[in-house]
Amino acid sequence: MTVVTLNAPQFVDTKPLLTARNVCKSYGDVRALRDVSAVVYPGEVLGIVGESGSGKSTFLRCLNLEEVPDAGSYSLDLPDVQGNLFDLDRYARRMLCATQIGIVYQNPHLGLLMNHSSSGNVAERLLVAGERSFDVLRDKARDALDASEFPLERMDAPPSELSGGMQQRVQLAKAIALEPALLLLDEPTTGLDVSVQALVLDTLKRLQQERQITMVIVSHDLGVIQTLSDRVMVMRHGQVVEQGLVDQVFQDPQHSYTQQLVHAKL
Ligand SMILES: Nc1ncnc2c1ncn2[C@@H]1O[C@H](COP(=O)(O)OP(=O)(O)OP(=O)(O)O)[C@@H](O)[C@H]1O
Repeated sequence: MTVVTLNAPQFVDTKPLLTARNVCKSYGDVRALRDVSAVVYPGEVLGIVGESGSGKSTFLRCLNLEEVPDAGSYSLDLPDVQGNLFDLDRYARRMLCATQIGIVYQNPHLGLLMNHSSSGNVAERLLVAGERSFDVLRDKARDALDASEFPLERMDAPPSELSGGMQQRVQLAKAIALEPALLLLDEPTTGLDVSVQALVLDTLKRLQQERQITMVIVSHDLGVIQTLSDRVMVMRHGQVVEQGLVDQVFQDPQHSYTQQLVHAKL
């Protein structure tokens, strides 16, 4: 199959932070990922779009080391991080995820303990990474919640008592608390009211610009991808069918499937 690649990445002078090669994953007869490859440069935002079932979330779960693929390699260009990350043992995966990879899920139940305080949810991430001082835990949790534009007067409330937008902000605070090298976002605004969605997107964009966080964002919403991403990868049936600079792909899609997606949105 021919993959349409419209443009070389903007960040060609730098080494990629993330390199994934030929990632394959099947669930029984379902081939969720077929030789999916991606590179993401430091400070870059890669968007992944595609219809339901195209493999977007499976790929993100592989990048978060919570899913073990059947084949493929994955590396992060970070000090003291070597080799194929898919080969790491459970402990090494857990430590790498705790310190270098943050994730925000569409479903807050996957990312949060819904009946623990919001600040406790953020602190838990810091605890896993070895922080033990209560004052430091609380201060860092507060800072991360503040950076995520969470209303601090609610920081002791459990996520179960918060709105959907606030829950996503708690997930975001937890994800960025340790200033990870890579932030993964799986449909972070899907299901929120349009006005709340816009506010959460504003926060993500501001954080990305201020901190130059390298991100991979999955969404079926082309508007979300266009707002946040530098480059986009279009997936269908577990394969990448087109990739390139986001404006170029959306303004001049080359693959018939991307054309359908773009025209469906217009
Ligand atoms: N744990 C699992 N067990 C069995 N099949 C799975 C599992 N996870 C994903 N799949 C299947 O793999 C394929 C890809 O699913 P995936 O969730 O990655 O797609 P997606 O593009 O993220 O879809 P959506 O936008 O609906 O979330 C689908 O056919 C799905 O049913």
